[in-house]
Amino acid sequence: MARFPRGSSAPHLLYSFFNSSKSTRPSPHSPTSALLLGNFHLRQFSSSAVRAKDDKEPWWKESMEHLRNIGISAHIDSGKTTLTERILYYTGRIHEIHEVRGRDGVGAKMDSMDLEREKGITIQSAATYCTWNGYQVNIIDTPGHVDFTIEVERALRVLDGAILVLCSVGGVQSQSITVDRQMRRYEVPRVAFINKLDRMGADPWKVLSQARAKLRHHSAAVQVPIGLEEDFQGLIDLVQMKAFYFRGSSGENVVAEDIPEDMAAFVEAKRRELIETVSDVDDKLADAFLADEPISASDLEEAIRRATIARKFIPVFMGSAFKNKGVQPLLNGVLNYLPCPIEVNNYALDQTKDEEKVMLGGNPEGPLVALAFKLEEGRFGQLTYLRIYEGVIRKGDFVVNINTGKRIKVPRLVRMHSDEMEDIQEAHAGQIVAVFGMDCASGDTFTDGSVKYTMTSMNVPEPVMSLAVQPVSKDSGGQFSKALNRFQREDPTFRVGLDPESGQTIISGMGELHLDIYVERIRREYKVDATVGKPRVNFRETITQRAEFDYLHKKQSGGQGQYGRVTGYVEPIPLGEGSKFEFENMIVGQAIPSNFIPAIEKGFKEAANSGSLIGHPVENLRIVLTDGASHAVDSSELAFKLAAIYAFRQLYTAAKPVILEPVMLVELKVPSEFQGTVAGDINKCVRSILSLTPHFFAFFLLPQVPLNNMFGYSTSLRSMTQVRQRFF
Ligand SMILES: Nc1nc2c(ncn2[C@@H]2O[C@H](COP(=O)(O)OP(=O)(O)OP(=O)(O)O)[C@@H](O)[C@H]2O)c(=O)[nH]1
Repeated sequence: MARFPRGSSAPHLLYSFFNSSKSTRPSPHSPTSALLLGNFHLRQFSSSAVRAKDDKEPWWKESMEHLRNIGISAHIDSGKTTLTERILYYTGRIHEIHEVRGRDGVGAKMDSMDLEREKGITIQSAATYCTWNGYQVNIIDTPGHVDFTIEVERALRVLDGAILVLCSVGGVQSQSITVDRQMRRYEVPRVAFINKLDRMGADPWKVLSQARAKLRHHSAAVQVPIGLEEDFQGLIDLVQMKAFYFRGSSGENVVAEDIPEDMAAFVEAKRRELIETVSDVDDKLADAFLADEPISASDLEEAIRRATIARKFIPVFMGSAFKNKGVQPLLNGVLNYLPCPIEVNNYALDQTKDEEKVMLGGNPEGPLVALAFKLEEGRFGQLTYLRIYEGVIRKGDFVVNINTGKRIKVPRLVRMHSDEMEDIQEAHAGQIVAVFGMDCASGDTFTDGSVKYTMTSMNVPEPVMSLAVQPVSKDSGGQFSKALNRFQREDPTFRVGLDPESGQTIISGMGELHLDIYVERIRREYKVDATVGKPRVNFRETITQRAEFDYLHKKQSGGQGQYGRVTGYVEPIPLGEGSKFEFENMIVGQAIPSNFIPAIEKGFKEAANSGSLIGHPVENLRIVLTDGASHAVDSSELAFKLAAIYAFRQLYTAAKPVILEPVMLVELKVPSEFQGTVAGDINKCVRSILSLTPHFFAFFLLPQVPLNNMFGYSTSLRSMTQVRQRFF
């Protein structure tokens, strides 16, 4: 589910408050040899050829070129974990394939948490690494549910490339849109993988055109499937112009054959489409194409690589992870088309030079710069995931947390393989590793102390839902607080607060599932049974127009009086422009002594914590202080703070406040016979229906529904459809 704006509804406008260059260096590789794996010709790039090109290239460049940091992201149930399981199997990281919700009850490697295995969903992103064809590939498998979207955010923040998995039946689904938006936000080059070609109704060409239309992808297929659904047999590679079949009990023998004759014309047309699409964004290929020159496999491959890394093109792969078809070519695609760490421009902010942007070149001989992007409480203390952008980190080294100024020793350094870890002595730029026992917060930057750089942090969406939670037994209060503290540290979208009226603990998060999972984890991992209140939507308030204020707070009731006058205006910050509260002091001269200004800002901030419409926080506003007055004796911080609070109350109505509420993009798949009932019912509580697509004996409905109307909806939908609906 994604969030979209909600339209107006007098008297208060209601809309969503959730707004929530890379280099195009030509491929360093020139294909110089072919490696036979099974019967499958993989392109192998000779490193000696790379070296021969330029003797002055640094020693570490080659190992960087043989490194890929990728994420696998998609809509719920598209097959991310199943795909990762195959990748780990073919690369020799695991020796047996276990299915998500498989009959053997073992579960996939990357879903290591008990709850994940029971529910068959990914809750936490998991990191692993493998080696393919001489390249090290670090992989992060992310959850599909919007409730765990922070896991996608932090993974994409630190990855160099991504696989966007799409279901060949479901096509571009609600969460595919969200994930794709996240990939854009972090400027992550990507390849698409249309999975589940074995399923009834699989239509990769429809999915491709949906991706072009709905995701505005400039994309083309680099493969053509041989057969579909039950008859799905293999894939034709449009670059190599070969047919590949996946033989053996787990598809491990990839056999290359000639293209079936009856598919030759179709394949030619699709290759031409691929060349034309890449030529649109790659001048070198366009020149050859327009001159009608023959285009070799390596020319085309290099052009695809350039265009993909420049984020101008998305190559589309296909297959069926579950039926073990198409995974090895996708892995080759990752090596061939996604960037290595030094092909991605990463920047840090130099804190000694007013946050000047500094480009990090990925040099392991440079000063250490590493970003802590994820925390986890492990058996041995806090486990911190780090992406190293420059320099080397060694076990036993002292590093400095630039955000806190603390100098910390690195007691233990590990590489993660889902929930297993391997101790290592050192890791260099480009790598993703984890450290134990280093106290920090998510988003902190570590250096060796010689530079004061910080990396920009990730986008953290605001929680949309809250509920009261209380331990059943008073004795378990300690464990309960421990659990809440831990989860809050690990997950920036999980917040804990107190209801000022009832004194109850309120937990807030990204949805019902998110909060349910934490309540369940409190029960399982901390043995605390908790009673849970009714979920509440986190509404917000905002203003819609500029308003002036001029408030004098004056009190003379014996003793020292209070005197403070504040003058200025407030204006809305457009939704989606990042900042939620801004305060600017534009006073010229000393109308208000500068030591009182922070108190004024504090007063406005405090007042904005609770809008007068429904008492929810007021966001997206800029307060500008232009003038004021003070008294030599009676002015104080308190007087100015109170003046700001009263000024806010005075201006609020004039600024035409409105209420904001979270709106979800919901995806429903309902059997056709219930179309009328369900569409009629949902119309009552939605703002709009984005699409209604028939699909065999069912139809897909994509309505935008205020979150507040969603509580209990799955139950009512279930009864309307006699338990035959799908609801994410
Ligand atoms: N028919 C078919 N089923 C598949 C394929 N890939 C995955 N599945 C099934 O789809 C379901 C979801 O697969 P997962 O791998 O858990 O999907 P996911 O995207 O990781 O799921 P979340 O992380 O929970 O969003 C499982 O039952 C898989 O067995 C495929 O290629 N074909």
